[in-house]
Amino acid sequence: MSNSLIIALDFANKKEVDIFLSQFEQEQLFLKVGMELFYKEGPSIIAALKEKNHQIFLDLKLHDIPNTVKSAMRNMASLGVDLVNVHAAGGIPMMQGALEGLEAGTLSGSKRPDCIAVTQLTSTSEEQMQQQQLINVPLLDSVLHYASITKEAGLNGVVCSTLEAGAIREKIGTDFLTVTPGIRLDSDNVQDQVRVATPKKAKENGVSSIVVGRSITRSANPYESYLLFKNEWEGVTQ
Ligand SMILES: O=C(O)c1cc(=O)[nH]c(=O)n1[C@@H]1O[C@H](COP(=O)(O)O)[C@@H](O)[C@H]1O
Repeated sequence: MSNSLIIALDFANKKEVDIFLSQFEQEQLFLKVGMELFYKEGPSIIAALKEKNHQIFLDLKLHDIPNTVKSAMRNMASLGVDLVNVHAAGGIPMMQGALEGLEAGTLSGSKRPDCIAVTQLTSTSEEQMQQQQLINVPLLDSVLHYASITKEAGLNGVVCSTLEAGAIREKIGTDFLTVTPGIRLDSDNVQDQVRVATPKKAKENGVSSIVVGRSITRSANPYESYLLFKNEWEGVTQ
């Protein structure tokens, strides 16, 4: 799942998703379904998107005891999604439980969904991390540490910001996924994100895939905005 531009479908319901996707015609997309949409529509939204041959990142950021995460992941794998995630702060046994659940739930003949772990949310600043999580090291060290335990647990990669992706590739290796939200064009409003970067910067830093939400979904012309991001990510100048 490298080199993808993943669109975050942070919409209230399926009706809004249908209106949004109607602008994309036949294009096959990599779509992220997060808590807002999944908690409203449930598994049927996944089935509807899969029917249109889109790839799906089911972003529920699990963080619970190992047994609960394992059982939840078994059910998530049975939906046939391509990518899921957990919080690395849940620890190695929890992440191993996630993988066991995914393996148990993957339909025969299908590929197990890739599993990645959130290191530090892209809305977190170094100051906030130190004061509110009492992690008294630079933010990069915390992200690198979470990436190391994620690798040790056997997961496919991490969610981080573009700013840490290069250091992760250097430390963990190039076959370890770095998926980066907090992507904005220079002219965009950063909103609640803190560690942001452009698609061009993400490409330069060796990011595997970028996640873009509101800059596309809330744009006056979503398809045009999608092309702007896609072209910058793919290195095409207009
Ligand atoms: O796991 C995620 O997808 C995620 C992790 C993270 O650290 N930061 C982050 O923004 N996200 C998600 O990425 C998307 C970013 O959306 P925008 O800020 O609108 O581009 C949202 O759906 C977030 O839930």
